[in-house]
Amino acid sequence: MTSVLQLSDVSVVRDRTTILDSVSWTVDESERWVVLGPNGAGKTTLLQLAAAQMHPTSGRVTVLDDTLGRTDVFELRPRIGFASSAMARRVPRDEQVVDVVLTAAYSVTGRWNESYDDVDVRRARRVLSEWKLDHLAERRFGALSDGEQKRVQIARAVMTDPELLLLDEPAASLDLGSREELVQLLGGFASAAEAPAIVMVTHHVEEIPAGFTHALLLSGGTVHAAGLIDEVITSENLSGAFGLPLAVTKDAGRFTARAA
Ligand SMILES: Nc1ncnc2c1ncn2[C@@H]1O[C@H](COP(=O)(O)OP(=O)(O)OP(=O)(O)O)[C@@H](O)[C@H]1O
Repeated sequence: MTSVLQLSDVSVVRDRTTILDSVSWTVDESERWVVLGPNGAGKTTLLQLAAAQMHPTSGRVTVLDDTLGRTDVFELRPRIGFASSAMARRVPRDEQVVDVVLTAAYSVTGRWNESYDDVDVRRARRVLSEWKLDHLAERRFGALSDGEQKRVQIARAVMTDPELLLLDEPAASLDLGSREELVQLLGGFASAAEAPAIVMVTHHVEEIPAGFTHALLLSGGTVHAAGLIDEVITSENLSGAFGLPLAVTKDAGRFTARAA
């Protein structure tokens, strides 16, 4: 198996605060990981390292065989798909949906060139269709519902056929119907043999799509548990990480959790 992401004894310190503390973690190309943990556990910071958007204070981060600090991140970043609300905030509100996705191929937000390659336009339309957005292709991004905008963010992230896909809370703020629609689409995408390695940060076990294989539980900047999803997402581990008694159940490939 080939690893796409490797953290060795990684710490991140900002303003004398230790955000990640001696984290070691490996993601292989066939794996789909969910990262869970309480507010402030360091999940977003971890994803920023994986996205080559940040360097560690100490330790080694290797992304797609390139070690941060010894590689040109501007060459590395196009190989990584990253969907986050921070990214979505950079998209102009009046941008057409098809252009939000298309411009990923040119590593920009906001359409700037009137003559894009036909092959890119065709791919953008195909990706929109895969994420059930084809009927919205000509709409303005800012006029979409939260659920539609989240799907556009993911479509943009997969437009470049990345080798590593990073999703920061893709289902946050969605209503039940939109969440279930997104979780189903993500589950289908993650189950395809040709899908890239995926790392998804979420706050809720209910948002983990069926087909995800591994879980990393962070707490206070350290790894509380990591490994196969059924061995990590347990009542005991979640209770320990979140600091209160929790009961976890699994049904038809999906998890639920509640106070015990
Ligand atoms: N530049 C910084 N200086 C000091 N502390 C920081 C800085 N950036 C982040 N932090 C702190 O680091 C901790 C981890 O932040 P991070 O956003 O990675 O956590 P998270 O697990 O994603 O949290 P949440 O679930 O609330 O989104 C938080 O307590 C945050 O306040």
